[in-house]
Parts: sequence; structure tokens; C-alpha cells
Amino acid sequence: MSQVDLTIAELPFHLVADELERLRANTPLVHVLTNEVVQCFTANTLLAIGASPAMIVAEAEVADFAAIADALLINIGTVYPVRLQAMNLAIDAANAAATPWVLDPVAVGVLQYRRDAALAMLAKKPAAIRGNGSEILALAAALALNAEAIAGGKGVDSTMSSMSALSAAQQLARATGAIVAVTGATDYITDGEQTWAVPWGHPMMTRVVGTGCALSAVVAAFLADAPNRLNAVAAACAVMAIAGERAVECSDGPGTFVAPFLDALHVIHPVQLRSYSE
Ligand SMILES: Nc1ncnc2c1ncn2[C@@H]1O[C@H](COP(=O)(O)OP(=O)(O)OP(=O)(O)O)[C@@H](O)[C@H]1O
Ligand SMILES: Cc1ncsc1CCO
Ligand SMILES: [Mg+2]
Repeated sequence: MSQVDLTIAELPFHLVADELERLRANTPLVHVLTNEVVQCFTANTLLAIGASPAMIVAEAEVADFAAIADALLINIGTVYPVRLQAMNLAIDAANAAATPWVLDPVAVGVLQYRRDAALAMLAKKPAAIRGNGSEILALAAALALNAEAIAGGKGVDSTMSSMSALSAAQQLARATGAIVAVTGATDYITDGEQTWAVPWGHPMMTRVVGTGCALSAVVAAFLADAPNRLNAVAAACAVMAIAGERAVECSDGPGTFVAPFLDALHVIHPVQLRSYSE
């Protein structure tokens, strides 16, 4: 019987550089079905990094658009019945076109309606799942029908570290076939066997709304036509975390963080990333 290789290694900068170069060359069209809080920030984040966002949400349009987009994000942060219906139509069309889609299971440990919705989506095989510690623990527990372990999270915020959810992330990846990214002080990105650690970022990123939601959209962008999905998801996490660190240097707090964060995403360059490896 073959042993599962649970190696964890820090993501090297040259891989981030390669993935960023690929993304900028492709300028992927990202179909975004996200929550109502973070729409504009998510679109600006995608534009700053070099992707094209489109928030197409009508039931009558989502299938047609998912079929022509390069990647799809499904974020259940403010899900309600009509939106859920549209999300499932978009997922089915993306799957029919072999287009990668990402699930952001916002607050999945807090409410049964979205938990049921997320579990049904898992059966449709997301290419990646990106959540905070509480969300990944809750989703893994829900999938295993481990009822006591499901509850978790303070609304949309995590009460658990990413490290405490690492094993759940690996199990979730193995059970679903998705790349799982669990974010926090260190982000862990896993296919269930190999795991990249992304240790950058800053706590200020949790003091403005939507950095995680926007990261999930960036994960979708990096997954478009990705030859290596694990590296693509990890690079998305790295670029956001590095930009977050840089933005803090030019900000006084949450109110002045967002503008330098978008600027940092815009200027981050593969050549500069490669120089960190030397
Ligand atoms: N303590 C921390 N130190 C450094 N970076 C952090 C920390 N906590 C979160 N981050 C970074 O913030 C970003 C968002 O991750 P987080 O886990 O907060 O997502 P989230 O809870 O889903 O966010 P939201 O739902 O508000 O969009 C990631 O890039 C992550 O690396
Ligand atoms: C604050 C908030 N409420 C529902 S979704 C969302 C965005 C952060 O996940
Ligand atoms: Mg979130």
C-alpha cells in the first residue's frame, strides 16, 4: 500500500513569478457570483492583478456566460434561493465546458441552509475550495457527517487558525479532488498530499471586508488554463499576501489600506519576485 506523502514546504518565489507571468499573459475572464458586500472590491482586485472580472448573475444569463468565461467563482456569503439557483446553473455550464470553478464556503459552519447548498455543490466537483480555518473545518466535518464538529465561525469570521484546519483541508482535498486553500496567518494550499505554505500577509487584511472573498476570485483567475492547479492556487494566495504586507507599509489603518493594496497588486512583478529567490 502506498503511503500518503504529507510534505509541507514554503512556496518558492520563482513559482509565484511563473504563475503571475502566465496569468498576465492570459488576462483571464473571470465569471464572479459572489456576495453583495464585496462585489466592487473583488472586481477591482481582479483588474489590479491583470484579470477581467464580470459579475453576471441573472438566472437567464449565467449558463451562457459560464460557458465562455475562463474561470468561475461561487461565493455563498449572501446566498438566497434565486441566487443559489443561478449559481448551480453556472456551475453546471462551467463543468460542461471543462471550465474550473472555485467554491468560497462563507460561514458554512454557522447556518444550515448554506451548509446544504455547499455540500450539494461539492458533489459538482469544484477545482478549488478557499476558506478560512472555521469554514474548512466545518465543511470537512459536514462532508464526513461529523455533526458535533460542524458548528464554527463567528459569522463570516474565523475563530480557528489555519494551522488547526490543515488536516481537515488535506482530508477535504482527498475527499473532493479539489485543491483546498485554508487561509489565515499562514495560508496552506493542498491537494491532499503535497502542501504549500504561504507565510506572508498581515492581520490588517482581516480589518477590511472581503480580502478572503477577493482572494477566492484571484484563485479562480490563476486556475484558468492552469497546467498545475496546486501551484496556481498557491500563487494566488502568495500574490495577495505579499500585496497585503506591502500595503500595510503605506497605510495608517483599514481606511487607508485598500488603495495601496490595489496598487501593490498592480505593480507586483515576476522579475522582482524572482529576485527574492536569489
Ligand atoms: N493573521 C494574519 N496574518 C497575516 N495574514 C492574514 C492573517 N489573517 C488573514 N490573513 C490574510 O488575509 C487574507 C484573507 O484571509 P482570511 O482567512 O481572513 O479570509 P476570510 O475570513 O474568508 O475573509 P473574508 O470573508 O473577510 O473575505 C489572506 O490573504 C490571508 O493570508
Ligand atoms: C460581511 C459579510 N457578510 C456576508 S458575506 C460578507 C463578506 C465577508 O465574507
Ligand atoms: Mg470568507
